[in-house]
Amino acid sequence: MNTDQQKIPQATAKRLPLYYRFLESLYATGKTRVSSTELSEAVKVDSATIRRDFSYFGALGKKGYGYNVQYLLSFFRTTLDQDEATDVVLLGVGNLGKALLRYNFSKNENTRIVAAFDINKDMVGEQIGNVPVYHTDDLAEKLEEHNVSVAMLTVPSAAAQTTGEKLVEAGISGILNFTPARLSVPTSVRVHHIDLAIELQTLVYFLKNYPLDSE
Ligand SMILES: NC(=O)c1ccc[n+]([C@@H]2O[C@H](COP(=O)([O-])OP(=O)(O)OC[C@H]3O[C@@H](n4cnc5c(N)ncnc54)[C@H](O)[C@@H]3O)[C@@H](O)[C@H]2O)c1
Repeated sequence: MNTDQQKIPQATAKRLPLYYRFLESLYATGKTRVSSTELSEAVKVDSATIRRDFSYFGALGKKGYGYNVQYLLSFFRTTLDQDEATDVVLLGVGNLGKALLRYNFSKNENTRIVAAFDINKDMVGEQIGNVPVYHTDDLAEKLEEHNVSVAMLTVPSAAAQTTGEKLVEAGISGILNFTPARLSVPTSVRVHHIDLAIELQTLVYFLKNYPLDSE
């Protein structure tokens, strides 16, 4: 992320990839402008929030015109460092790990998993979705080779903490944690937690308590 990013609130920054993905597909269809209402319907963020978010980027939509898609895309590319490919690694090549390796951000050319690690000797030496699987013993060496600072964690929850510590020791500064375990890491390391059960519960809660109008 570039330094301008620091002025953008975290909640806004979190929505950037969402906007980026939608605008990119819009651009691919040849659309040059988009209104906040259109965007709002597509990314499911209310249009007032979108307008406020975009004002941080210096993108002030014109009434009756909307936003210039190309301008927004080039802004997001720089802000999200989309012009610079981000290499990540994955630890734990089981059910979920394999699925992520096969997916490998196929719709996003700027993020890719370059190496995977497991302790299962049967997995080591395999290629899943073109990604080589190494033994975790080779973690530090391979991370240095690939110059990677972000890791995805898909090991069993019992192994999450020790694996997290190994990653920190090897110099990782960001962990996307898919395990239910809460990681205890130094404050200099950012951990984002993806908990599908919580996401699902939240959805059910919203459906119950904030039903959407059916027009
Ligand atoms: N499968 C899902 O749909 C799903 C969904 C959400 C979250 N999760 C979570 O993701 C994690 C993985 O789930 P899964 O279903 O893929 O499990 P899995 O048992 O299929 O795979 C775990 C893999 O991690 C490897 N492993 C074990 N200890 C390790 C270590 N110390 N270092 C490196 N690799 C190690 C195992 O050899 C195995 O290949 C779990 O914590 C689970 O709770 C799974």
